[in-house]
Parts: sequence; structure tokens; C-alpha cells
Amino acid sequence: MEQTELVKPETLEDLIQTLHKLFESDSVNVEEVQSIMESYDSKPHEWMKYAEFDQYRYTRNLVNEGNGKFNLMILCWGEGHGSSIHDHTDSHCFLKLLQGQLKETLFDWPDRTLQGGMLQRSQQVLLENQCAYINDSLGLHRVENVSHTETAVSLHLYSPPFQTCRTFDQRTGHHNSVKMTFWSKFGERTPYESTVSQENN
Ligand SMILES: N[C@@H](CS(=O)O)C(=O)O
Ligand SMILES: [Fe+2]
Repeated sequence: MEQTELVKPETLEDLIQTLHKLFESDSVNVEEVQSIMESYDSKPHEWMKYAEFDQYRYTRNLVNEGNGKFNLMILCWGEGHGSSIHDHTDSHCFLKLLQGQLKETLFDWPDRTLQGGMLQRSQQVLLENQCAYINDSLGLHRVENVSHTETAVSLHLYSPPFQTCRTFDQRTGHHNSVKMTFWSKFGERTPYESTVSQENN
């Protein structure tokens, strides 16, 4: 198999180009994608046009559609914003910090034979430029900007792309399907009608 030469991406544009190459083949090399995303040094002026915040919840801003192979997006987390416990619809999920810090809490899938609460497995604080990885076989997670004074911005890659996920109630383990929408696409605010059902945040 041909091995893509991995050079450190100097800009967000470079990173996107490299990601396109890495996802040309049908199999995803998780370590390779993770290390290339981690090696990009975040420069706010390169991603600022995608970083749109909302007062009440985290926003999802589409950056690139990866030739149909992946969705690359920037998530903007205001102070105290967080996601519910959720899955990733059988996709790969890469999460890189562009600014600030995020706390990721991992959970086991709820056990139907066990009544009640979901077990928290581990927690980690993701620092600027770090890149985490999760998929459904590793478990579920919740992501939070626990800071009351700093915002956070993260770059997410999902492959294959998906539009719905399941959110879980920590106390009961019950889940709901939710549609995920974009606050903006390619730097342009999404029309109101298509954003009303966002529910994961
Ligand atoms: N997977 C979540 C963000 S996170 O909490 O990892 C989403 O795409 O909205
Ligand atoms: Fe997630």
C-alpha cells in the first residue's frame, strides 16, 4: 500500500489538503490522522472566519466536506457550555483543541440489565493543540468547557459524515436520537429554518 508522506501542516489549508490525501483510501489510519491533526499549530487568524459563538450553547461550523469522506468542523464553546452524553453513529471522531481547554468524560454504554445510572469511566482535560479520538467501540463521551472565564474552540473530523446521533440520560441510560445541525457552513451563517432542531448541546 502506498504510504502518504506526512509533513507537518503549516496552515489550516495545508492540514485540509493532507486530510484529503489520507482519506482517499477506504481504510482510515487512526494514528496517522491523529498525529497530523495534532502537529498543526493552531493559528487563530486561519480559522477565525469559522468561529461563530452563540450565547446559549456550543455551535457547529462546517469547514470542509472532505470529498464526501469526512466532515471537518469547528465547534465554539462559550463559558460553561457542554454536550450531552452521546455516541458517534459508528464514525471515527477526531477532536483537536484550537483554543482553550475542554474536559472529556468517557462513559461505558448503558447496560440494559443494570437499572439506573451510567458509569463514568475516565476523564481528561484536552489542552491547546492536543487531538483526542473516540468511536462507538471505545464508548460514549460528554465534552465540556468548564471554564467560567475562557471560551474554547475545537476542530472535529468525522468519518464517514453523519447527521444524527444518540444522546443518553446519565441517570437512566435511556437514549434519544437527535439531529445535528450547522450554525454556519464555509463561514456563512446557516438560515434559521435549518438550525432549529439542534439538540445535542
Ligand atoms: N460530537 C459532538 C461534539 S463533542 O461533544 O465531541 C458534535 O459533533 O456535536
Ligand atoms: Fe462527540
